[in-house]
Order: sequence, then structure tokens, then C-alpha cells
Amino acid sequence: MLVNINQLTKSYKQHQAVKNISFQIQKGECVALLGPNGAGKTTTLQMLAGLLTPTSGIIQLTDEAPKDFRKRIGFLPQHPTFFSWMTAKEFLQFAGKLSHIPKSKLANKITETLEFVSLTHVQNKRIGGFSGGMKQRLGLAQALLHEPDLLILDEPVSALDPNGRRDVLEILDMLKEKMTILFSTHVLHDAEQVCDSVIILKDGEIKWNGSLESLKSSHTTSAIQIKTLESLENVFDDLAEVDYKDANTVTVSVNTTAFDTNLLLQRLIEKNRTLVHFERLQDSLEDAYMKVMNQ
Ligand SMILES: Nc1ncnc2c1ncn2[C@@H]1O[C@H](COP(=O)(O)OP(=O)(O)OP(=O)(O)O)[C@@H](O)[C@H]1O
Repeated sequence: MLVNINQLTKSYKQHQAVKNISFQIQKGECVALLGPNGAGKTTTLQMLAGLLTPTSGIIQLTDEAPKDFRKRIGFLPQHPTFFSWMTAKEFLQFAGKLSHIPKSKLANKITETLEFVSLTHVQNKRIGGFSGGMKQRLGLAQALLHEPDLLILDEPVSALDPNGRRDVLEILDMLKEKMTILFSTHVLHDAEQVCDSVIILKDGEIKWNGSLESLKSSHTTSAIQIKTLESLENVFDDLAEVDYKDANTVTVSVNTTAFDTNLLLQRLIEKNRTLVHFERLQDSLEDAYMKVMNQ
């Protein structure tokens, strides 16, 4: 285990933004912190990055005393600020000094990191002329420079256009082979593209913590839709999970994919109905997410 969060709470005056949350992150995991606006994502990440003091609770990186974890973390805030008059290289030199990277290592580290985020060709250009996507990649470079154990990114793709989004998600996909990543997003699709597990936050509380696969399997249902030429009246009346769409169409909810569909077909034959449409309907991951949010 790399991170252990225990009963973490943050109150802003009377308002509890994060309510007693506990979770763990394993070394090498890529975890998405998912939730709508105001869920408490930024507050949680800022506490993890050591920028905000928790009202109560414990944040531990393995084998470290609670207060010593900051240098092992790389953080990209939701709205990073840059000095627009600096060049990309100057900005990383500045960031490198702040995080006490030894002088002998810094130049090589900057070259390597700029290469990794595809900014080598503009390393001597002023940041003022950079696009949103380029700035975000530079912010990412700043967070990576000191080779952190845990990379924390607050909504790294929310403000980007589709190309910028793709570039940053591709970088994250490469990075997850090398380090542990926790990033927030309010878009399920972003989480799905790079992460295996999600923590869903709503109103400061954890609504779900687990793999995307288990989210889907535990919150989705499948159904079978049947349409016949004749009316379906009295055909499936004894089945509880039957929903009549119209006289000729029903949807039968089935709890497992192993449901024996032959039973339904047999019933149609017994009752002399002519089948014109038969389809298995399956909830998507998005449906599962909405179910968790509405719980
Ligand atoms: N400095 C602050 N003072 C008072 N309330 C705050 C402060 N920062 C955040 N909040 C409140 O705490 C709650 C959680 O905010 P937070 O920014 O952590 O949510 P979020 O999930 O990151 O949302 P978003 O997606 O909009 O960034 C919100 O109700 C917000 O209004």
C-alpha cells in the first residue's frame, strides 16, 4: 500500500466539504476521483498534497510519519499559474530549485521531462504564447520533475479541447506504468480511459470505491425486450419483472446474464405468439455511475 487515508474531514466554517472519508491507494495503481462539481474532490486532493490542513483524520504514505510526505508527491492544481514571461525551460528550472533537485541532475531532468511531454521544440519560447494544452503539459512536467512516488492531478483534462484532452490522457497512460496516479475528473469517460479503479465522491462522502469492472457488475441490470405480432396480454403476467411498453412489447428485467432466455421463448410458443423482435438490453457503465450518484 502507498497511501492510507483514515477518517479525513475538512470543514470550511460550518460547511463540511469532506466528511470522514477513508480509502487506500496501492503502489502502481491509477485511481480516478470522480464526482460532480462541489463533491469535495479539490479539497481532498489539496489535503493529500499537503496544501490544506485537514480538520481531522490521517493521511499516511507508507512508512512515513504523517507530516513528511510532501516531497514524495507531485501535484498539478486545477488552475495552475505560470509566469508568462518565462520560457518553458526557465519555468522548470525555477520549479526544480523549489523542489531542491540537485543542480548536477536538474539540466538532464528538464531535458528528459520536456521530451516526455513533447515540449522540447518550444522549450525556449515564452509560456505567454502557449495554448491551453501546452500549458497543461508544462504543468504536468513541473509535477513530474522530482520523480514523485504519487502524482496527484486535479481535473487535468477538464479545461482542454479534444486534442489537448487526448494528449494528456495519453501521457497519463504512459505514466501509470511508472508511478502511482490519483486524478480527479467529473467525466466518467476520462476515468474509463486510463484508470482501473474509481472513488466516487458526492457531497463530501464516498459513494463507491472499487474497480470499474465491479462498479459495472454490481450496479447494472440486463433486460430482455420482446415484441410480438399479436398482443402480449396475459402471456407473462406471472413474472414480477415485466414492464409493458405497449400491447405488443414487453421488457423483462433479468438479474443475471445466465438467465435462461429459452423460458421466455417457450412461453411464446405455448401461447401461440409470433416473435418479431428479441433483444438483450444491457446498462452501460454510465448507467451504473448514475445509479451510484442517485443512491
Ligand atoms: N475555501 C473555501 N471556503 C468555503 N467553502 C469552500 C472552499 N473551498 C471549497 N468550498 C466548498 O466545499 C465544497 C467542495 O468543494 P471542492 O472544490 O472541493 O469540490 P470539487 O469536487 O473539487 O468541485 P469542482 O469540480 O467544482 O472543482 C463545495 O461546496 C465548495 O463550495
